[in-house]
Amino acid sequence: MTQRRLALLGAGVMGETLLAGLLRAGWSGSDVVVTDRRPERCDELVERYGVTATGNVEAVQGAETVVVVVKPQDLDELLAEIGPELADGVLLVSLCAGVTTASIESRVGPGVAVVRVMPNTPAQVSQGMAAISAGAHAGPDDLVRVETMLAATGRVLSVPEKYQDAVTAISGSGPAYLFYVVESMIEAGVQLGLPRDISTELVVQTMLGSATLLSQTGGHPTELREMVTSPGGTTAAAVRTLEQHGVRAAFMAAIESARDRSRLLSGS
Ligand SMILES: NC(=O)C1=CN([C@@H]2O[C@H](COP(=O)(O)OP(=O)(O)OC[C@H]3O[C@@H](n4cnc5c(N)ncnc54)[C@H](OP(=O)(O)O)[C@@H]3O)[C@@H](O)[C@H]2O)C=CC1
Ligand SMILES: O=C(O)[C@@H]1CCC=N1
Repeated sequence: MTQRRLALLGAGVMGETLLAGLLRAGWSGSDVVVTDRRPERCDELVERYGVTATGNVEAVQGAETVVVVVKPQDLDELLAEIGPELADGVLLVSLCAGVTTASIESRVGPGVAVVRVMPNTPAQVSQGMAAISAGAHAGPDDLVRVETMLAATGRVLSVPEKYQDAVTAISGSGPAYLFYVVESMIEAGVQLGLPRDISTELVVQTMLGSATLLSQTGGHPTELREMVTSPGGTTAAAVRTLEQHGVRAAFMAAIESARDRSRLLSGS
């Protein structure tokens, strides 16, 4: 039996994101075995990253760490397949939204340490935000292992598991909200007569610059917004219109919906 450091089960968007991050951080392709339901997807990753691809059962045999990155709805079937094969001492890391460590622990042996992670897609450019929580049988060493692994993809924060549904709604889904804002602003620029490429460049750089300003100065967003808002000026007119359309309330309601959906996924 081959001794492998890491088995990555489910190589879609997040699976590939993690894989690429690990390789950027110096992991060797020979340390990772990947699986996916579609053989052509496996072939793609073998060619792109020089990893090995196998079936799920073969992948977990001898792995020190097993990472599951399938949709929450596919996790039951996957755990039924690999659960009996997981040896005591294995670290099982789940990136699945909404699925609690207790629910995973009920389907694997007590010697398996489970850590729950909520990553996000900016991990593709090493700017990810991942929150991690230990299950009942995972200790500080397990958290450190997961933290070290994920450091390849950006920032990592350890949080009590009770926060994970809110984390999922904020940073897990968050990139989609910000891309939605970007899309809306680009369309608005086009509506005002700007060529699409110019509108896109203006919006993307404004997003990047604003995020960098927030992060580098540590300034409060309200203070940074007030710096832009001249009395009687253009920004004040725009913000008043956003308030009139209930955009702040819409964000709160949207993020509550995401949190509620995350709670429901544990039972799906
Ligand atoms: N995308 C994101 O931004 C984020 C995703 N997540 C979580 O990551 C997980 C994966 O999401 P994402 O990467 O977007 O989803 P994808 O659908 O892109 O990837 C999941 C992959 O797993 C494969 N798969 C399904 N069942 C099995 C199985 N039994 N054995 C092996 N492979 C299997 C799927 O194959 P097939 O295509 O045939 O279904 C697919 O290629 C989810 O649980 C999600 O909640 C967390 C944070 C952010
Ligand atoms: O939409 C989802 O369910 C996943 C989890 C967080 C981001 N994408």
